[in-house]
Amino acid sequence: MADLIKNPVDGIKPEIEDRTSTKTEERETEMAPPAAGSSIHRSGSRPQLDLSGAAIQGNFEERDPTILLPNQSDDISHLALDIGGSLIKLVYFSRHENKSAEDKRKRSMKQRFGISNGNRRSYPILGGRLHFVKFETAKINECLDFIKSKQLHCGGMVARCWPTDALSNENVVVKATGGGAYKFTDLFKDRLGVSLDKEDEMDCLVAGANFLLKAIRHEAFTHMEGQKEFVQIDQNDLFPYLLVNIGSGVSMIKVDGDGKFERVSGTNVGGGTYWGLGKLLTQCKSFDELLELSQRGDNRTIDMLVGDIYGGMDYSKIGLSASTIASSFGKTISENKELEDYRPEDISLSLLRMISYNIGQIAYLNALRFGLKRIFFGGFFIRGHAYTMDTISFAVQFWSKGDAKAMFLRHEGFLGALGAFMSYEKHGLDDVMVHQLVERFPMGAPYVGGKIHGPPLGDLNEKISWMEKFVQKGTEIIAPVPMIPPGTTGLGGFEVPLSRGDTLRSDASSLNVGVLHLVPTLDVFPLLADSKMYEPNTIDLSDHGELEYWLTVLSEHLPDLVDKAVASEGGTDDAKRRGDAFSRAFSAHLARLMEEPAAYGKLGLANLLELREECLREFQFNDAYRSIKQRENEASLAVLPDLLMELDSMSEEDKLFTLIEGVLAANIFDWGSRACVDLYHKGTIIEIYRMSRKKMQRPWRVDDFDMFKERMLGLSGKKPPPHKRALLFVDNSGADVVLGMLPLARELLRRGTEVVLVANSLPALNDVTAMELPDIVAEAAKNCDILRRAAEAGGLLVDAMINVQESSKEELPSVPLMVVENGCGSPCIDLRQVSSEVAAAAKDADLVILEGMGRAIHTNFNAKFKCDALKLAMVKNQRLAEKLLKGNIYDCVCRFEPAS
Ligand SMILES: Nc1ncnc2c1ncn2[C@@H]1O[C@H](COP(=O)(O)OP(=O)(O)O)[C@@H](O)[C@H]1O
Ligand SMILES: CC(C)(COP(=O)(O)O)[C@@H](O)C(=O)NCCC(=O)O
Ligand SMILES: [Mn+2]
Repeated sequence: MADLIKNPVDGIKPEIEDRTSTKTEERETEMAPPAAGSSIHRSGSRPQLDLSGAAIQGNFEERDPTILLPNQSDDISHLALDIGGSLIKLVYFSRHENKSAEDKRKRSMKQRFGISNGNRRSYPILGGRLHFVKFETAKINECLDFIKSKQLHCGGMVARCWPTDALSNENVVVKATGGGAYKFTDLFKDRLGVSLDKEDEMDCLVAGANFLLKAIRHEAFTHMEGQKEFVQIDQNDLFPYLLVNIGSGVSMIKVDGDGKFERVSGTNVGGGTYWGLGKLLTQCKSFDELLELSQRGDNRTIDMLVGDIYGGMDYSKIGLSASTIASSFGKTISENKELEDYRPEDISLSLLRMISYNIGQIAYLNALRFGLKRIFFGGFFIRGHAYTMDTISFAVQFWSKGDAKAMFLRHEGFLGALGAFMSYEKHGLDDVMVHQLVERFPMGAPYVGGKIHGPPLGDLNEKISWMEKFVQKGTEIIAPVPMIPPGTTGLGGFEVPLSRGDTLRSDASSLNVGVLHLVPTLDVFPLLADSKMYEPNTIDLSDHGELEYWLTVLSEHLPDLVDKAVASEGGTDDAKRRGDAFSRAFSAHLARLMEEPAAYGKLGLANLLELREECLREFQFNDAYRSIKQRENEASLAVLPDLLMELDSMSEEDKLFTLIEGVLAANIFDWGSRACVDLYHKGTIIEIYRMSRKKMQRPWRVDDFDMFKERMLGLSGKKPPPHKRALLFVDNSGADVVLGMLPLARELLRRGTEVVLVANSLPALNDVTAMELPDIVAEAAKNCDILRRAAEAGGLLVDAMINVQESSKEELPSVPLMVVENGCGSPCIDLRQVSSEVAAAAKDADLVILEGMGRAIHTNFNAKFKCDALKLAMVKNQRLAEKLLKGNIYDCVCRFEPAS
């Protein structure tokens, strides 16, 4: 017998869209709402979709198969507009690619746990996204062309099913708000044949703002002295607030609830004023050009300061410093100068400051009128511009003496358009929950924010050349304007922006919005002790040192990852090109974050690691570690029977200890850790596994084993009842799952505990996926009755999967072993967004085991559960070991926390 735990054996050697501005620009971000469904009835304004008899045409495995809707007779409109004085905002729907094929495992789990598609709804969800695009109102023809080219006026879904020319738009009604909905009614009818159904602008602004503030985590943020801080709004404590929408003009709305509001004030000095006056005074050709000028400006040459009046002195009696602006543009009256004698840069800054400050001040006065403490600012005047936000915040802070707070919205300018979209009777967004939205930052994010548009980047080739082109452009992009620490602001003064950064970031990328995918099947993990207080990330990346360290780790890991990714696709020239483009794209993300840490909103390490996986998928590297995983699985499965035999010869106590030690030791197989990857060159899988076991020494860095043992085996012979059901969040393929977690699962099963193996929905590094696990279990079950019977009971072994000798008919029924997917494709897990399968399986669970550094340390190290929880991981990073545990690399964590 090969003694795995103590003696070496040879194994297998491991091998290691904005369409505004002068050029046609398009800013597009996406948010995914559920599609309409079969039981939807016609609403007055919008034709509905009849899904009865819907069938996929052609191949089910195709990436974006055409759906035939035989009973659908009406055109559907998935488009809403907000046509303002300056800009047209457009929100439209597109169907999600349905990537996850339903396999046998999934169907059996759904049946077992009684999960239906889109658990909260009575109609099926096709999935989709909301796209956000804007155009200059003056260039409305471009907007009409865009709508036409995308067939948005006929309904995206229908356009895929019938030839375009067979469509008639006569009955199509599109929701529209803003003055242009009235002004351009005829134009839309003439050019597109659609009728605009007008919705009230204020209704729409409020509906959009309420939706964003309730449904999107970290939608709002403060911006003070160059520092951005995301604010978590408590959904139950949102109202009342003041909404200030700064478009061409400004509206101030007191919002008391959904649909409950009053427009309490406004000002005609708004975005149109800045742009209009600025254009006249500086000859600028675009809004961005004007804003860019301001970044190099010095308003002291234009504005009359207190010091100018008081001979350089403060007017301290009323709290004004010498640098306080006494009168915007006031200096120009006393000088014998013409417009040409002033720098356009200075004029732009002075104007921007004047208008922003004024709006901030009026907003505060209105907040004061109604006793409101929170003011949310939206509208495209803000344009994610640091100086604008700082000035508004300063005014609110200064005049309220810190009592009121100015907050900004990441989707600032789309409130109205989103509200118009929501005015369709069945828009599908009404009961969207925070946990169903997943924000992703695609490859275009470092340069243009959301999804890239312009010419459609349908195929990968175009993506790659886009990447090549923009890497060059990306190097020209500079940081947002940092502020000089304001020494005099306490007295009402305001400094000029530091003259760094002459170029504005592209409109979209400065707005910090990614692509919002709606995944209706996501749920909050029900066993979290307090989901509101739960924070998945252990390390705080708002600490700049931490962010820099982890960005560097990811950057250094990149060449090796690209090698593996390219190899996983056969090392062809095409794979190399994709690998190169992936590397550029991911490096661009890292550079962007290094330069502006809050660029993508509030990010934790888990998000960074997921970003990497998503970026790989964008370049069609669907499983970079595929062959490594396969090889390690095979090597480990070959020695599993020996390990099980060894374990079975032990006493209960020794066995439990050996099992836990085995999980920790086998967690060394982590292709995401630099140190570990270096190790793999030094021996075979089994040699490394053995070496890892041999080095294990108790006490582990965190060592609650005795407590766990007591719960499992009891004290002084009194045997406690077994857990009813255990959820085992598994980590890596190969030894980790085969020699670590499976034997532990087997022991739990043997003791009468149902076991649910929870694995990734999509590949991430060498993590095992839920699709792969049933085959691994089947293979392991060939030599193990306990596993086989449990897997059979759990519906895991389906016909062809297993080929065992006929077993005896009088076997006792077994508790089931099941596999569910966790709903994510990352090495970490955010337990606020797990699959409905795990959420359903958790209902009867009284033990949660989280395994691996990603799931038990980077995330969830501090998570508290309603049931018993065991966190098992080896720390494979020196700095993390030192900082978090005051220990060393390869130290282990065995944390047991009884139900709280
Ligand atoms: N690319 C742009 N072109 C024109 N104005 C812009 C642009 N980006 C930002 N703005 C600013 O945004 C304002 C319009 O904001 P928006 O919220 O769209 O209001 P409206 O509905 O009145 O058009 C403009 O007056 C201008 O100050
Ligand atoms: C990505 C990982 C969390 C995966 O670890 P696992 O969950 O597989 O134990 C880990 O490999 C990691 O943190 N890597 C980066 C650190 C480093 O290379 O040192
Ligand atoms: Mn892993």
